[in-house]
Amino acid sequence: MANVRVKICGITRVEDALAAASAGADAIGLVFYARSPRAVSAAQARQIVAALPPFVTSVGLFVDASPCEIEETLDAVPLDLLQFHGDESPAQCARYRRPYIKALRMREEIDLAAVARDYAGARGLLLDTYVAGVPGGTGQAFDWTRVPQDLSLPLIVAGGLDADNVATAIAASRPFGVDVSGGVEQAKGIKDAAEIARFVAAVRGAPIA
Ligand SMILES: O=C(O)c1ccccc1N[C@@H]1O[C@H](COP(=O)(O)O)[C@@H](O)[C@H]1O
Repeated sequence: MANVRVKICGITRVEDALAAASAGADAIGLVFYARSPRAVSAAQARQIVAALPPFVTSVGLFVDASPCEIEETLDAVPLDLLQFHGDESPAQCARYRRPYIKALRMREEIDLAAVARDYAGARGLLLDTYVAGVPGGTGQAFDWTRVPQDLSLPLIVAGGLDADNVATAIAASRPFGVDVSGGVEQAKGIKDAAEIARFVAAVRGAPIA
């Protein structure tokens, strides 16, 4: 199995993006959702993306944003990948003709095989914890043994990960990638470089079955 990919989400400062890149993260996430404490403006995001070294993917996260809002952001910020973290339909995700991943919240009754068929145009599915009324970034984990091993799309595990539990999460779920936000922060939207480094090291050192 290849290295588990790492995304550090909720970056609001250039220095945190550089800390993620130096630690060996594969991607950084920029939250374009005004209600998040990690929300960035297009100008802020543009500055962060411009500072990234090559081979670090910039991911723009949207939660049920309007097409107009998304188009405006895409015009202003050279994002590599879109992350739809709300109730966007497959058609809504596809309309921007950009590579995208679809985030799903792990409700008890979710049928991931059916969802993977519906979102066949996605580059992957991001699995996050279900907390009623909160779209994501909750800091809470779900039961990682629920992650299926037989889906055609790459799966990214998120929700409540940190340097101390990510190896266990990987061993239990064998994902394509992991995504973290709150677990590497000193305050909401302010990352901790040492925690980012510890997180990436824990992923890279995690035993993979
Ligand atoms: O980070 C946010 O504020 C956020 C807001 C709305 C939707 C998604 C959000 N973040 C995503 O949630 C996961 C899990 O976050 P955490 O590690 O539990 O804090 C994060 O990786 C983002 O992709």
